[in-house]
Formats: sequence, structure tokens, C-alpha cells
Amino acid sequence: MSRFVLEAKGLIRDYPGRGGLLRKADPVRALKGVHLALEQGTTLSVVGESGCGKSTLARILTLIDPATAGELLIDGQAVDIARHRPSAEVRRKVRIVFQNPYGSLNPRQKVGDALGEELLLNTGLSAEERRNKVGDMLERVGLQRAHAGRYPHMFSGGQRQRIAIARALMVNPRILILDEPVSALDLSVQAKVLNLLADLQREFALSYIFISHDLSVVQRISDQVMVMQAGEVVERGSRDAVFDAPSHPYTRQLLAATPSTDTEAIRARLGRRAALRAEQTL
Ligand SMILES: Nc1ncnc2c1ncn2[C@@H]1O[C@H](COP(=O)(O)OP(=O)(O)OP(=O)(O)O)[C@@H](O)[C@H]1O
Repeated sequence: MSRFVLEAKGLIRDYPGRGGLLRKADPVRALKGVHLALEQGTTLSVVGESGCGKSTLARILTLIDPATAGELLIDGQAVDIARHRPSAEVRRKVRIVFQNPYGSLNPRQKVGDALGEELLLNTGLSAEERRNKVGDMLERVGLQRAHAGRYPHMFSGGQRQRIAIARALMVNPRILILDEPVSALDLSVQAKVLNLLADLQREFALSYIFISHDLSVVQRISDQVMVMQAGEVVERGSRDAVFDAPSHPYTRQLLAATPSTDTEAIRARLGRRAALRAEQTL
């Protein structure tokens, strides 16, 4: 059996170009042959600036959108990436959490119903068993059983993201695709949600693809990091290798431009490396 829970090979995604009246526009190639391999129980972060193709990649890995070409393997088994909707099996194994839980939760549906619906669609549990499981999961993500009767607007942003994570976990997935999951949250709330994700990963042996433009967040959560620029992977490696000794100029540029105080240490190290390199070339 493959040691990778998720593998993508040569993923290509073309979007139709926006043409004018007189000319047909060329397609936009958002992914230009992306490879990735996610090991069981680890976190692989995908970083890069807006427009580099991160969300396109997330949507293909969850089979929300089809790829134009390439291969995708889940637990070593090839899945059909030309499909527009994931099969029930893939939907159970790979779940996505978006940046804005408000957008992904139905404002008119009680939280308990949103979570219970996952069990109704994917399991044969009775109403009482579903209620119990929903209550357990709400508690597990730091909320209360009674919160099941409330609507999404009655929660803070951080709580709503906990609800989105709980919903993603209802059917015991193996892989979570986290698409900028803390980018809309205040720094202190970010830290709590990141801690929750780390605890859940250990407890449920989850594997994460963590998509973010924020290097200080990526540094906290990742095992492996891959850097994307304009639809291509320009650098990949362990977190420490990428942060301590970035080999691609674009990665160095991203690190140098990261403003958060959290990354003072990164920049200090980068400065030390750059100084060392400069000394060596003298
Ligand atoms: N539906 C679409 N039609 C045409 N082009 C698209 C479409 N969706 C994305 N693109 C283009 O594909 C490229 C990658 O976009 P994508 O949204 O995946 O990037 P991203 O790194 O997730 O950016 P952001 O963080 O801003 O969401 C961009 O050039 C974008 O303009």
C-alpha cells in the first residue's frame, strides 16, 4: 500500500479565456503540471500569492472541479479527475473547509441539522444516534451540545469555523483540505483554531493540505511546504528546509515580505543565511 494518502501527478487546469467580440481568447492555464504527495497523519502546506492557483488546486483535490489533465490517487487508488461531482466514497474520505464558513453554512439551517445531515446522507444512524454524535462533535471542537439548536449568525467567526470543521469531520474523513481556514480570523482566534486542528489531527490521524498565503501560519502548522507561483510548484521540502534555506528566489521574496511579528525569527534566520552566503562569495 502507498505511504501517501493523497497523490497528484501532473495536474493541469485550463479555464476558458475571456474573449472579446472580435477575438477568441486563449485559455488561462491555472495549474501547469502540479505534483504533490501527502503522507498519512501529516500536514502539507501550499503557499503562494493570490492567483497562483491554490484554490483551483483545492477544488480539484476535493473533486469539486474537474482537472484538464493529470492523475489523482487517494489511498493509492486512482480517482476520475474529469468528474464534476465526487463519488460518495471520495466525498467521505476527503473534505474541504473554506476560508469563510458563513458562506458554506446555510444561514437558515440550525447548526445541529447541518451536522446531522452529513450523517443522514452517509450513514444509517437513527435520529437519536445522529443527535448524540452531533453533540459529541460540537463538544470536541470546543462548543456546547446546546449549540446544535442555534443558527450560524448566532456565533462568532472563530466559532463558525469550528462548526465548519465539525461538519467536515462528521463522516470520519482521512484528509482535510483547509483552504485559508484561519485567514478571516483575528490573530488570537487563529491560534486557537490552529491548536484545535493540530489536536484533531493527532486524535483522528488526519492528513491535511493546508492552503494559505500567510507564512507565519504555515510555519506553525506544516510538516512539508510547497510554494506555488503562477500555477507551478517552484519549491518544496520540509518546513525547516523551506523556511531556513529557501532555494528559489520567489520563496525568499515571500519570506522577506511577510510582515507579521511572528516571522521576525524567520527573517532573522533568512538574514543570517543571506549574510553567510554573502561571506562565502567574498
Ligand atoms: N472560473 C475561472 N475562470 C477563469 N479564470 C479563472 C477562474 N478561476 C480562477 N481563474 C484564474 O486562475 C488563476 C488561479 O486562480 P486561483 O483562484 O486558483 O488562485 P489562488 O492562488 O487561489 O488565488 P486567491 O488566493 O486570490 O483565491 C488566476 O489567474 C485566476 O484568475
